[in-house]
Amino acid sequence: MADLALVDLVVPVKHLDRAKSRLRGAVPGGLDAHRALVLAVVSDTIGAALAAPGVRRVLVVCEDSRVVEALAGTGAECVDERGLPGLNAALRFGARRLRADDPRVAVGALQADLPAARPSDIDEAITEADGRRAFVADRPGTGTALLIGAPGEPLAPRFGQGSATAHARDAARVGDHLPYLRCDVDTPDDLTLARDLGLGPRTARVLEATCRVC
Ligand SMILES: Nc1nc2c(ncn2[C@@H]2O[C@H](COP(=O)(O)OP(=O)(O)OP(=O)(O)O)[C@@H](O)[C@H]2O)c(=O)[nH]1
Ligand SMILES: C=C(OP(=O)(O)O)C(=O)O
Repeated sequence: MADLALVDLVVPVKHLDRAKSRLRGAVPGGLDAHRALVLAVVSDTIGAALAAPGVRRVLVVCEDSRVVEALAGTGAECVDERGLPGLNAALRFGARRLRADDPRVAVGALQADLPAARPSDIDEAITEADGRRAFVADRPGTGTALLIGAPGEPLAPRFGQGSATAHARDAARVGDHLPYLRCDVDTPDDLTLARDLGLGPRTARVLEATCRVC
């Protein structure tokens, strides 16, 4: 029997030179400062996932060695996406790896841009899913912060514009009451909202150091 309270998560992270382009300018200092911000957001998101008792493994799919270096020793595993075409292909690749190790596992996908996410929110979403295929919508309700597959089933990710509607076709919507988990940061305004909720420590440090949105 699969443990309904345990999920292995895939976390996709784009190459830092291209990631979060809509967030550019949120901190002053050009591309170096932008990369530092994105890396902090990624690290806080993954830190929350690693600290959630309901998360057994965190597999990061990423082609950027700076991300791999930053996560060394945290407990997150990293795998190169090997030029796969886009987000859903990277997620399917990671999910297949996890299911190859344990075919009965529930595999989930957590976006890497959730710097206010808390371990307890991730656990609450897993508990509410209760072994069903389920998703947590992002703050606007159009995108997806977290997708959880049913135990033993393929992840079947449909991330991209309007992914909440796409996931709602065959997954239960859970976690509407979890604002920290739902707070993805696509734009500088999103980052201000996340800061008002309470950021993870690395993102908070980057903002304190630059203070553009303080
Ligand atoms: N590994 C991998 N991750 C991706 C890819 N595209 C997006 N992601 C990640 O998927 C998550 C959600 O993507 P978006 O919110 O659209 O982020 P983004 O593409 O970096 O942002 P924009 O450039 O502003 O569109 C983020 O964690 C991204 O890093 C991809 O091709 N490969
Ligand atoms: C890819 C997604 O993220 P965003 O909408 O933040 O680009 C998504 O929510 O499916």
